[in-house]
Amino acid sequence: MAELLNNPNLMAKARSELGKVVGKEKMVEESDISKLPYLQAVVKETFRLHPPVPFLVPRKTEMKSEILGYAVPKNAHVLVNVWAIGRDFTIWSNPNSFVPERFLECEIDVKGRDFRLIPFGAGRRICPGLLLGHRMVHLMLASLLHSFDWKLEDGLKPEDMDMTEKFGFTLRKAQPLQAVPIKP
Ligand code: HEM
Repeated sequence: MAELLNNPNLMAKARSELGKVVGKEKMVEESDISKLPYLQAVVKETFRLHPPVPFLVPRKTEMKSEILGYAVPKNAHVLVNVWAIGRDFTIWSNPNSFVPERFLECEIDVKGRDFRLIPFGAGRRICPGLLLGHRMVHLMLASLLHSFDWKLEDGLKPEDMDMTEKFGFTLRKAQPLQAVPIKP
């Protein structure tokens, strides 16, 4: 929501897709999500720039090993910096900009198959709530966008928004978003 309020033209694109696919007569349903490629691209782009669990869950190695020439000792505490992977300029063009279009016509998904985008982790310890979380994020965002138009609190311009992040086990906005719904 913060990125869309920060980029009103992208908010308009996502709302226009919802208007065309779902229409005005009914609420968004789970079965609509597969028909909303732009909404899906917005969610992927959000997971890339703002992964909710930025270092995944800390792990400890059981044996010493070598990965890509780096020695990893036994009992090492391992963190995977997915936040940095999402902003790596050798992987992504214009990495610090919010551009959902990069995921249209693109095979990269978030299900642990492509290490460029692993907001739910990967492998044996991948998030067991992936399917539920993934579905709910789409459904919640789609419902908010479909039911209301949104604006910033009085007088605040998109370019003046504070988009700073606060790191912890989970990643949050340092300043909570204040968004005002407008009934269309
Ligand atoms: C957008 C929503 C969610 C995100 C981004 C997310 C992300 C993650 C990540 C990154 C991990 C660590 C994976 C790794 O280290 O490789 C994880 C683990 C886990 N998640 Fe989620 N999660 C989400 C929703 C959920 C939900 C809805 C549930 C439960 C209903 C859940 C339950 C768990 C559990 C139990 C683990 C620990 C798995 C283990 O260590 O074996 N998550 N999640």
